[in-house]
Amino acid sequence: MDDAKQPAAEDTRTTRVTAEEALALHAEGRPGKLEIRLTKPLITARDLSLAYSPGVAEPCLHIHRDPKLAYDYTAKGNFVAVISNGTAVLGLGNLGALASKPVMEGKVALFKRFADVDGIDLCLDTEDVDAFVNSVRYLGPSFGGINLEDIKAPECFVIEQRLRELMDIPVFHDDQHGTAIVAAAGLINAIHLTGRDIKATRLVINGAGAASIACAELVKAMGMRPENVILCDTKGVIWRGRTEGMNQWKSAHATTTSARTLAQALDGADVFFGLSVKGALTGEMVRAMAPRPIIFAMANPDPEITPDEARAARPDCIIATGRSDYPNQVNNVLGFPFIFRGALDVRASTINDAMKIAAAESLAMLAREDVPEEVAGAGAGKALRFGPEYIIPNAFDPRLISRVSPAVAKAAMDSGVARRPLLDLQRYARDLANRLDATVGALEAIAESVRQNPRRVVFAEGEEEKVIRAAIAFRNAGYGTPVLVGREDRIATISAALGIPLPDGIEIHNARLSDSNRRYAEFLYAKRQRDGFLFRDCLRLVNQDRNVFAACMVATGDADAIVTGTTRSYSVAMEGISMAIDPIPGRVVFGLSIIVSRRAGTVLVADTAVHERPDAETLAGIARGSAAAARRLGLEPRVAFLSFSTFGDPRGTIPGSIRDAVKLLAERGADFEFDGEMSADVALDPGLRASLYPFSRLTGPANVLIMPGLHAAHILARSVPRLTSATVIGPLLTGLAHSAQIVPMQAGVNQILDVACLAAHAAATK
Ligand SMILES: NC(=O)C1=CN([C@@H]2O[C@H](COP(=O)(O)OP(=O)(O)OC[C@H]3O[C@@H](n4cnc5c(N)ncnc54)[C@H](OP(=O)(O)O)[C@@H]3O)[C@@H](O)[C@H]2O)C=CC1
Ligand SMILES: CC(=O)C(=O)O
Ligand SMILES: [Mg+2]
Repeated sequence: MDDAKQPAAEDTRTTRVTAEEALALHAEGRPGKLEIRLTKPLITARDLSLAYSPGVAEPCLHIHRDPKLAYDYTAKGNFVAVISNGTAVLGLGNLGALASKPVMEGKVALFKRFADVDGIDLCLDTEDVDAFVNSVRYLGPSFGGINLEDIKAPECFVIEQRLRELMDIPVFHDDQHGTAIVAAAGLINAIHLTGRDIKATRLVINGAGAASIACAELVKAMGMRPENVILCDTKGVIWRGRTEGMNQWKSAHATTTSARTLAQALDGADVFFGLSVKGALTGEMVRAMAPRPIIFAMANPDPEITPDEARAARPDCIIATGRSDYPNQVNNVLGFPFIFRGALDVRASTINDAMKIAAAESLAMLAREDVPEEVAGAGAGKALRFGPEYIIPNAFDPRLISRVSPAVAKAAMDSGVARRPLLDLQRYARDLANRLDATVGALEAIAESVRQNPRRVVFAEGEEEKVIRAAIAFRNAGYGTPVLVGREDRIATISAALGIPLPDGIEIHNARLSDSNRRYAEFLYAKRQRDGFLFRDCLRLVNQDRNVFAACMVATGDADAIVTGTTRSYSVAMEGISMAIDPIPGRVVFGLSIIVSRRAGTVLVADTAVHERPDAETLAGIARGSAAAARRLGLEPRVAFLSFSTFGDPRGTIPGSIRDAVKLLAERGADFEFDGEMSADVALDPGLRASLYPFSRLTGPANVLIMPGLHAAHILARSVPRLTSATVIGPLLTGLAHSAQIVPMQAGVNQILDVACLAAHAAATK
């Protein structure tokens, strides 16, 4: 948060929030951050009879006979309790149970947002260990796991240990193990980057509470020598023989050293872990550390030292904090959601060391991979690439769930604590990715069919950074051979600057120097000689216009599909493609957008690209093409012709052509459901249709929406992703004799990749 006392010196935070904004967010609308949603309908008396009495008796009796069935008939298997007594709320100290509730609601929100784990916060108003343990130990039947949070040391150690012994579900103190796992992941990478050997690395940890003791234990388990790890607390260094302010957990990590203060301990140290309070580390202390010092200032909400202060003292340092507004966020949010996801999915009886180490290693390795663009965006304009400013994945990295949770699940299976082992971990990883993003689910089946039937796809704008990245991703995803149109040296320079070498299996074609140019020009001349084009015009077009060159490749069978659009306007790209690729005879060429939402599933919208005011014939053609596309995507089409009016009310001129289109289809016959004209709510809500228009021919919610004109279609497709959480893919060009796609100029790497995959799929299913 902005703080009036912050130094006026350079401030490199990537985002800023004020105290007022934070309070307003929490107070806005329904206060707090959580609500409970139903997963079953409770609308009719029948619903009530099924979900409640008498129906509910059945699962009760079944569970009574076989307790395992609780996982099948209740929310237990995906439900975690976040429990605190508020004795160590972040680094704010003992604020009590009630004041800890915003943090606990926050942890529940993170569970849901990042790993689709449902949870509830339980804030226990007691500091008594026995009372706490007794309050929690009987809650097992309701939950798949217990996440303890912000309970101060040393009580937290006793509470966790006793609950682990008493309960048969995972009990995990996040501040201990979540923090240690994430810090260990960051440390693995920082040690790697600074060329250190963990066995010779000297670590000083400020704080000797929940988080610190767990970090000390984990780094020692990973190979750090006990004599090289010094802990400090409010009384200074925890040295062997000290008696003041000690407990058995601190004693276990006491070292033989002459250092008595944090400053003395840090003299020549390689690594600092701060798990104490704001401002505990000074620039002077940092200056005394070894070359290329590693500083993890993890106190929340304010770190032991800010990155700006640390860098001012030691420009060669690697600095991380617990906050999201600086690079390198070492925070347990990267751990607990994914660790519980993996543990719940194999019904682990506990979360053991093997699972923790697997989580730390998978986090560390993920940071070394190329960063997806939506995550790079979270870097606020800074390129995220493995290095001192990026040692740990970003919390918004969508790959976390499909990397960390399977690693944890596997470790649980290998170490014998999984009560329901998973047979196919790769499939599990794919399912997890779907779980967070409905688009992934909709595209996965298509992607799999492309992997089975790979294609050659030409990326016409092969010198563009995002196109190169998409082409590499295309290749790595196993979709086939990407063909980049561009100059080899230029593409090599760009990929080197990106730090991602071009893998084998990517082809580059320079349109100016290609051996095929004459053949393409002859093809084009044969096609266009009666449209005013001389041979030399065709040769020049092939040489100079990458879209024409790429389209000729596809039209002559040298490639299967073309993807373009990032450097030229839609109409210019379309013009280039149309030089070489014709519509399928008798078919309408139009743009199809795919809306993917969790709530409504997949809905196709057309025409979002070509016809400004389609007449009845064109609308009928668009409907036919869209229905065919829906089937290729695995949907049984229910086509609605949309308008502002429904079945003649109110009347107007536009509904006339729509009604005519419906009539044309009815007269000529169609092998799919269609109806209209109707308004969007009537199309998407079968209940509304049943009550007001029982004669309608659609048997379910419409999944293909034929728009009355380009203006309405365009507005819908552009506003949906900005107003809702749904994703819009496309517009995809439909109706051409060869697969060709134009992405919007602002398309990112993932969008280009998705469209390339769809283009390959269209080529394979033509
Ligand atoms: N980034 C992350 O993911 C996480 C960060 N944290 C942060 O770590 C900190 C500690 O949390 P946690 O371990 O749960 O709390 P605990 O209450 O269990 O431990 C706090 C420890 O900090 C020590 N301490 C307090 N002030 C100082 C000081 N000025 N100098 C040295 N040591 C000091 C205390 O010393 P003594 O024993 O003498 O009282 C105690 O050992 C908090 O700031 C918290 O936000 C915690 C979990 C996760
Ligand atoms: C992040 C966290 O759990 C803490 O600071 O306590
Ligand atoms: Mg905490």
